[in-house]
Formats: sequence, C-alpha cells, structure tokens
Amino acid sequence: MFLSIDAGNSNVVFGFYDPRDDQWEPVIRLETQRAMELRYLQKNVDLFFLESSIKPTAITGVGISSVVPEINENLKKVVKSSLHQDAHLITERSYRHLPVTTKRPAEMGSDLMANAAAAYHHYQSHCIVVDFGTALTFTVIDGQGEVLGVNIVPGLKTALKSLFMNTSKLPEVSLEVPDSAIGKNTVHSIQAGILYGYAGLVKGMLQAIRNEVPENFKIVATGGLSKILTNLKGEFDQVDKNLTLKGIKLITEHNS
Ligand SMILES: Nc1ncnc2c1ncn2[C@@H]1O[C@H](COP(=O)(O)OP(=O)(O)O)[C@@H](O)[C@H]1O
Ligand SMILES: CC(C)(COP(=O)(O)O)[C@@H](O)C(=O)NCCC(=O)O
Ligand SMILES: [K+]
Repeated sequence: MFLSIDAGNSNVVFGFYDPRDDQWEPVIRLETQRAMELRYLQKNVDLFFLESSIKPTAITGVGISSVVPEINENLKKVVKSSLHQDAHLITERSYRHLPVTTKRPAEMGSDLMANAAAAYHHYQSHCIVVDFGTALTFTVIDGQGEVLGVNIVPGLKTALKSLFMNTSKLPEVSLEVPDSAIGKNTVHSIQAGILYGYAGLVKGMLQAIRNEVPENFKIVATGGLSKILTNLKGEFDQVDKNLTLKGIKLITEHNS
C-alpha cells in the first residue's frame, strides 16, 4: 500500500492506496491546527494503526505534500517512528523529472503541482484543476504538461469565516445552496450571497481562462468543498476528491 499525506491549511489528509483494487481507502482527515502538535499527531496515527486492519509493514511508500512548512518536521518524525521509513517530502527538486513542468517551481504549492500531475496523467492533454480548499485555486495546464498559471481566491469557508469575523451582526451559517438567489433573512442572505456568488465566480473565472486559450480544456474539480456548489455540476468533466492524493503518489514514484 502507498500512503499519501496532504497537509493543507485546514486539514492534514492521510490517504491509503491499495493497488490490488485501485482504491483510496481509508482517507483520514485531521485538523491542521491540532495536528501541528507532535503528541496529537503521533497519538492519532498510532490509534489509527491500532484500530485498522492495515499493518504498518504493509505500507511500501510514503509521499508528503505540505503547504504548511511548520508541520513538515513532525510529519516526517511520525512517519519514521510509526512506519520505520523515510517519507518523500515534495519540494521544488521533486518537480525536475515530471511530465508536468512549471516555470516557477520555488513558488508553486506542492498541492497544486500534485493536482496538475494527476490531472495531466489522467487526460494526457490540456486541462484545468479547480481545488475547493482553504483557498479556491484554478491551475491551468497545457497539452505539453506545462502549468500555464494559477488563480487563487479565498475558499468558500474562508470567505464565510472572514465575513463572520469582520462584522458584529452577521452569524456563521452552514454552507447550503438555498432555493432562491434573493436572500429573505440574514442567514439566507449570506448563504445566497456566498453560494450563488461563488458559483458565478467559478463560471466567470473558467470563462476568462477559456478566452485566453485556444482549445477546449478538460476541467476537473477537487478539494474538501468540491461537492458543495451543487449548482456547478455541469461545469466539470470530473469531480475527483482524491486528485491531490493521486498526484502525491505520482510525484513520489517519479522520485524513487
Ligand atoms: N466532506 C466534507 N464536507 C464538508 N466540508 C469538508 C469536507 N471535507 C473537508 N471539508 C472542509 O472543507 C474545507 C477545505 O478542506 P480541504 O480541501 O481539505 O482544505 P485544505 O487543503 O486547504 O486543507 C475545510 O474547512 C474542511 O474542514
Ligand atoms: C494556494 C495555496 C494556499 C492553497 O492551499 P490550500 O487551500 O490547499 O490549503 C497553496 O497551494 C500555497 O500556499 N501555494 C503557494 C503559492 C502558489 O502556489 O503560487
Ligand atoms: K489542498
């Protein structure tokens, strides 16, 4: 089995890949803020292996993508102590021999590079990845596998949280698409604003990208919040919640 670890700004995701049935199962999420503490991280990993039928010795490789540098050392430590092996932590050096390339390796988030690698591996042609995480990102890859560029905007929950934190009277609301785009009370007004507004943002961003590229790009969505904008279904060729995990595995394999 292969273990991909995806440390994002909200969640650290552990995904176990079994080549026998080509499945990512189980996929476990810890809150990044809590997982920063070594004891909490170690306890949860230990507990997982204690309760799971997966034995540490069954893990033949480990790859880590992290966009939260403060957690890197602890992740490597826990992999070493629980699995008795070294994880491949993806850095800009890991990008050298990939089918996907970027002109700014030092800057490009490894989760975005993992997304690009997995999407290009799947389509073998030009594609756009939309990642609904803490940040909402668009990564544009051309037919030769070159990352043409990235767009970054606040993710849905991030926008919602900042609205709640920066106002006195607005409450935090659940992320559900309301029936009407016209808000009828405060909660509904925020839900309609965020959910219809972000659907428009995604459509508008994809259109603006399409205006600058000749071909009909394949579009794949991923990220913890990719299923929330139910009003966007038709925009994507595919929704793959495991895309980043798959990319981490691909990049690690290219480096071993
Ligand atoms: N299945 C889910 N349903 C609802 N919210 C989710 C789900 N999975 C993740 N989230 C939330 O979505 C947000 C983005 O998650 P994620 O894509 O893992 O972000 P990041 O990569 O930035 O850590 C987080 O607030 C997370 O708690
Ligand atoms: C854009 C991101 C903040 C997304 O993080 P996430 O939403 O996955 O937590 C992350 O990929 C990052 O820190 N990137 C570095 C800047 C760049 O990619 O251009
Ligand atoms: K991510």
